[in-house]
Amino acid sequence: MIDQLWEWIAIAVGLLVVFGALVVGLVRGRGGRTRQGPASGRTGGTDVLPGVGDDATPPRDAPKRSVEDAGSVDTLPAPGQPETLPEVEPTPTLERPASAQGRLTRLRARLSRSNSALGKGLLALLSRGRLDEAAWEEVEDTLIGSDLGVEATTELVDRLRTQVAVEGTTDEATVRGWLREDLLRLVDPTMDRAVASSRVEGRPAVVLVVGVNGTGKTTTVGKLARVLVAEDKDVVLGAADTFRAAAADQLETWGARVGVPTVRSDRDGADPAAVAFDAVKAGAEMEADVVIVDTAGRLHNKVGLMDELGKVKRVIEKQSPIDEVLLVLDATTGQNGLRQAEVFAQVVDVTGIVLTKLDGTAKGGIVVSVQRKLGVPVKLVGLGEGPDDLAPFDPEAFVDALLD
Ligand SMILES: Nc1nc2c(ncn2[C@@H]2O[C@H](COP(=O)(O)OP(=O)(O)OP(=O)(O)O)[C@@H](O)[C@H]2O)c(=O)[nH]1
Repeated sequence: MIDQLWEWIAIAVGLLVVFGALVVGLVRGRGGRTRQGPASGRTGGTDVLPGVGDDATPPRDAPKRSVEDAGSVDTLPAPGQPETLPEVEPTPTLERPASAQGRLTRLRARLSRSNSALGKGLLALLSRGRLDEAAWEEVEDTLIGSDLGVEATTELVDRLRTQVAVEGTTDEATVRGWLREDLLRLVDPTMDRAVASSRVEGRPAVVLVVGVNGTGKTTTVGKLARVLVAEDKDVVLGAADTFRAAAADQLETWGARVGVPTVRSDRDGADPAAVAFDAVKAGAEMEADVVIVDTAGRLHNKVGLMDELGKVKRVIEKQSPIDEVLLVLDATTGQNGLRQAEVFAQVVDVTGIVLTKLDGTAKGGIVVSVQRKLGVPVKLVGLGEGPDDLAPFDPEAFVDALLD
């Protein structure tokens, strides 16, 4: 009898051990290929969206697995690699980003500090009294020096010459008024500068951010997330810059500060198109307002990298239309920046320009030349390295800053 009891106890213990092992196995098996960064209380987190990327169907034209693909997001961990991913500590307190409203006005001093040479120089020249040929040439040189471009400069100077001749005055206030009006016409206040950030037909808006290395793409994506969080949008970030080792960490940190989740791969050199695909998929599942996808910097004259960008675009489009392609340009690069813009526009349909580092250059005229070259508006401007130093572009505040 006692023997039988012991037998039953042994069987019960055995069953418990087997059951326990099964449960542990199941939990471990949930480790995703693409991992989602710290989630916000706003958009819900991994609890709301368990195992983002687990069941992500790889895009149909995703590369077949090969040795080169060993780091791609749809590849299982190599033997010896930990299956589970390190836990990311949730950020205890979320930052409250500064309101996007009127940011350019608030940051105006930064813009005018570096660009005052343009406004002040022009006003000094035009109010000088007798305006001879040499004076007009100086006006032209000042404008061209600000990267306004020859065509826009000629237009502006022709108008001003006519106004001065007709009115016969060089009174400073009058001349300032003309200059303001003419510059504003060139900047074109009628262009639609809204960034796609609201759900479209029951899905999140998708924003792709592109540009050459070091222009400020990752920083811009982080700052843009803050602008949108300040507007109460639910944002998801996609770290498809898998080329630069620290880029995904950098982006995840930006997002975590304001409670925005980041979809990323843990392996450098993973397939950026697959990460972008997973990010858009996660955004849809989380019912986010907008998914912003950061991409690796690429030289515009490197054909292979530009092809890769075309692939990122095509793979995203298998899942969702892309509503916005923001091209990030460094305002200090002048004509070279314009050449980059042209090449990018051939590969992806650029819908808006972000001009960064306008705080460090007297070349504010680039706003006009890049808009003319591409026929798309400058939508955002970077005016410093601080987290809230990205402003929606406001033509009036911009021109006023130039003439400060
Ligand atoms: N002064 C100033 N610096 C900026 C601005 N925007 C970005 N930066 C700085 O530019 C540098 C490059 O920024 P990143 O965001 O890393 O550039 P990236 O384009 O993502 O770089 P890659 O990933 O290498 O292509 C950083 O030091 C930023 O702080 C701006 O508006 N003003």
